Amino acid sequence: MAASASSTMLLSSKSSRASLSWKNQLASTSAFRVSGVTLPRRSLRQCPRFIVYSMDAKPTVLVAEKLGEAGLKLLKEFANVDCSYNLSPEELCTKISLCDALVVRSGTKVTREIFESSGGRLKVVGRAGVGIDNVDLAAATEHGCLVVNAPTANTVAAAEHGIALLTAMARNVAQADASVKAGKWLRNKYVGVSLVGKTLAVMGFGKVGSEVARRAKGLGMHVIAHDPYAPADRARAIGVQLVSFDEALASADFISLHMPLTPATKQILNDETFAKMKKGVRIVNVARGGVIDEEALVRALDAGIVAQAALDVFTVEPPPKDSKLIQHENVTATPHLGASTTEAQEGVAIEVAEAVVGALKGELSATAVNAPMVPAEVLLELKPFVVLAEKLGRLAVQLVAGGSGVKSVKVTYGSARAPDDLDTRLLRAMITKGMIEPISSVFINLVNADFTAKQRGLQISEERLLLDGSPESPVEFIQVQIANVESKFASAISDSGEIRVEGRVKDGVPHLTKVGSFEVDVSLEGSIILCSQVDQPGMIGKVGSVLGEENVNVSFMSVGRVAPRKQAVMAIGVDEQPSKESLKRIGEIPAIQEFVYLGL
Ligand SMILES: NC(=O)c1ccc[n+]([C@@H]2O[C@H](COP(=O)([O-])OP(=O)(O)OC[C@H]3O[C@@H](n4cnc5c(N)ncnc54)[C@H](O)[C@@H]3O)[C@@H](O)[C@H]2O)c1
Ligand SMILES: O=C(O)[C@H](O)COP(=O)(O)O
Repeated sequence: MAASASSTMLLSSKSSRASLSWKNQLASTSAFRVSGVTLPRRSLRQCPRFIVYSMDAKPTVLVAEKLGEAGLKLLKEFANVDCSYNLSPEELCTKISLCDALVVRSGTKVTREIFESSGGRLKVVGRAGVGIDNVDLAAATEHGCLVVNAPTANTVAAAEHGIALLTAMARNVAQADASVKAGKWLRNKYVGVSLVGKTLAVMGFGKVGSEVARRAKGLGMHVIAHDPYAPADRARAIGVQLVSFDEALASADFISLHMPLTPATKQILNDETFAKMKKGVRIVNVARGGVIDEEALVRALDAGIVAQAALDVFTVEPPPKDSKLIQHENVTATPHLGASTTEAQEGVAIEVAEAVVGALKGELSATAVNAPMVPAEVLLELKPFVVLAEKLGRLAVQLVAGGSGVKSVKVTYGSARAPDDLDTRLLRAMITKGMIEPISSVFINLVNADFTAKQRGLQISEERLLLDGSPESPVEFIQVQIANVESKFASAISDSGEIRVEGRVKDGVPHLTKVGSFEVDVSLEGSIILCSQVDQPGMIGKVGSVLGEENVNVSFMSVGRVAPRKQAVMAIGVDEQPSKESLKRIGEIPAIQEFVYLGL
């Protein structure tokens, strides 16, 4: 089994890469990079089909918004980088079919049309920042495209900007500055309010929210927070009390917004919720414009419910020039500058570039937004089982008689590991891949496996069988059962009526160890012929000689039987695909009751 020292897989090589087919690379190159590790050519046939770039053919990354130099440098070391800013949606759709990755900030809408236009080539979208509300995540997932972001590098910058807006608003800095520049000297007009002793409600106690809270405490404010998902002890640790949404609204002198824009937070500040606030409340928003109903905010400002607002983000960016909100004298506005410090932009660029390059190499990203993260060490251990899982899925689906739709699949993992010590998402994804890819044109990876299964009405249930013994190996066996279908090989139907195949990893190599109720043992390499017959002498020789006549190499043979001279299943591993004529001749051997040829 080809092993990688780093985390891996994710990207299927079945995608069409306009300039580079992975099979062509195989033919013309002697070494490859898979998951960041250089492998000799022969290793590849043992690798699951992940994205593979030959070392002399680079992927292409489109950088659609300005990115820090350090990030660009990292990208250029691995890929051809096309920096094209201010593309229209149409231009972006045209370019994207030639790109393996796209890097954006918040100014580019990565829509469903973009994924559709990519023709399957786009494998990674890198968001150089936190908010991914400008990326159609559902469409990305459906197209098997990984989305990664840079969730940490601009946290401090955003928090500092929040504090800058808070203090500037309280002391009318922006308005006073404009009036001085207009030749006025209005000392009485711009009397501010003090922060010390005032209550600040931080809405969204995540990375930015908690940094804002920490800084506001330093300014002598009483800080409370509302976040349905934040652990109370994290808040307590910095002296912040978590409260309900209504309590936060009712008791705050200042409200600072730090939640993501989601269907649940969209316009969470609206006429109804403004009415619950203290009269004269002041609001800061460095999160997303869409969390405020901006027309309702204008009404609340006019009514004096909200005394002032300081806004870095808007529902539409840039907002219309004649926006009543922007023009309001009690509003301070900045053009989405939260992340815009030199330091944050360099950090974000490096963070996203590393994630994009890692993803292009086939590594799982720690900042994946739409895929589970599998730690490198877990992945290394699971690798042979990943191959086994895909092959069992592939075998099981080929045993289904044409016309019987596969709907219900049960996977059983026999393991001596404690139940919470085995992450099966990767294995499930590979079984799905094995089952769906042979019968469709869809390519499956960890990003879209569950989605695709659901879309096709395929229900995959999983069961853990806790085995005695040493938990050295993560999995002892994997069993795949397909219920409520006919089989083209009746002996593959188990006593309980499902198609059943079971396999194990032996010396790093996946083996088929059970078909229906018959124990067999055949290495899952090349292809397999299954025959059923009444156990009798000479059967192996008869089938072997038909194959031998055609120079088809037999790699393994194994017979599983109920009892000597009773019903048996013979599993034959072959390196080459036998001709139809040979298969017909095998079927005509008098003792053979049924047989099936299964490609792997
Ligand atoms: N203005 C800027 O330039 C700028 C810069 C960085 C981040 N941001 C934005 O700030 C926001 C926060 O970023 P972050 O890095 O702190 O993200 P984060 O994921 O670390 O924190 C968000 C928090 O919001 C909480 N949350 C979710 N739904 C909520 C709800 N209904 N009510 C209250 N809390 C809820 C989450 O539990 C989480 O703790 C995001 O919208 C991000 O896009 C803006
Ligand atoms: O979500 C974020 O990271 C911020 O809003 C920053 O967005 P930007 O990258 O467009 O500045």
